[in-house]
Amino acid sequence: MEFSKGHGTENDFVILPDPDARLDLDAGRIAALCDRRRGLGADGVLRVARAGALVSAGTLGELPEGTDADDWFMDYRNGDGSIAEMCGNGVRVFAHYLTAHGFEDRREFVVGSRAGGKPVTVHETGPVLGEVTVDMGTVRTLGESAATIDGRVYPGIGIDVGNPHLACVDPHLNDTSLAGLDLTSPGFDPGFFPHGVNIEFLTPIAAGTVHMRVHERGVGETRSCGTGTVAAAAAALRFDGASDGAVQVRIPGGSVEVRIENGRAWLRGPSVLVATGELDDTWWSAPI
Ligand SMILES: N[C@@H](CCC[C@H](N)C(=O)O)C(=O)O
Repeated sequence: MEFSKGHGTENDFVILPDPDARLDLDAGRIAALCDRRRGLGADGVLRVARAGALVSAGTLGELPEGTDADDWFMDYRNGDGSIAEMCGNGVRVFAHYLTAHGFEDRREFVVGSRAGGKPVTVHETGPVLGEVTVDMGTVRTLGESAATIDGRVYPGIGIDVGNPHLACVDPHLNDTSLAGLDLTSPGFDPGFFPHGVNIEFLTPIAAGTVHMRVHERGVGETRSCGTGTVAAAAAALRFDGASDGAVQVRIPGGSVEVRIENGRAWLRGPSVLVATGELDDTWWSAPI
């Protein structure tokens, strides 16, 4: 069974080409595959399937808004095996993979996700390096909430980018003090976020740039989160009393550009394809 491995600003994924949606992606198998000791190791899995095939297989109840049956669908799974609606770094890596591996000839097309169809523009697509812009769609503010670390409260804004985020802008943080935070298990209000939440901690905007770290639902701390960078940019603009603008978001794994206009966001950044190989069928049928 073929796999590829790639990352977007070091948010890493195992990519499983499965156009006809034949694979059984149960949570235990995904968790084993993403385990950095038992399996290949990754923050998540991107299954490459036609949207229509996923509906026929019963994985999707219906085609999400803005997605046609023939569109390629990013069937995203978190490293713990849970399903998430959207993955911004994942869409960039997915679009790069499609064009670099001959699944897609066009440079502008729609990638299906559970949060709807996401139009992409592939600026560069080499065997290793890619550069992709994703139209992330609507950024919805959910209201004020807070995260806690070691009893300290970080006020933040709930933001829906297809998946849920709590973006905490702290004027006392700089890139050095941010690096010192313990993001092993930040607290949040489960009443506000009943399905869990991705939590971003960030500096205010200075010279058009914010520094951010993230704890992802279903994964733990990652070196980048694309939807999280969009939530962070929206929260940082709001902190400055603005709603539109372009923000460079620096994360431990690199840097991406987020543009927000009239409540809609675009995410531009790199993708790296690292390897292609074969998974052992015996291991995949019963991971040990
Ligand atoms: N890393 C992703 C987000 C993946 C999903 C997230 N962990 C969730 O459960 O919502 C990104 O780049 O956006």
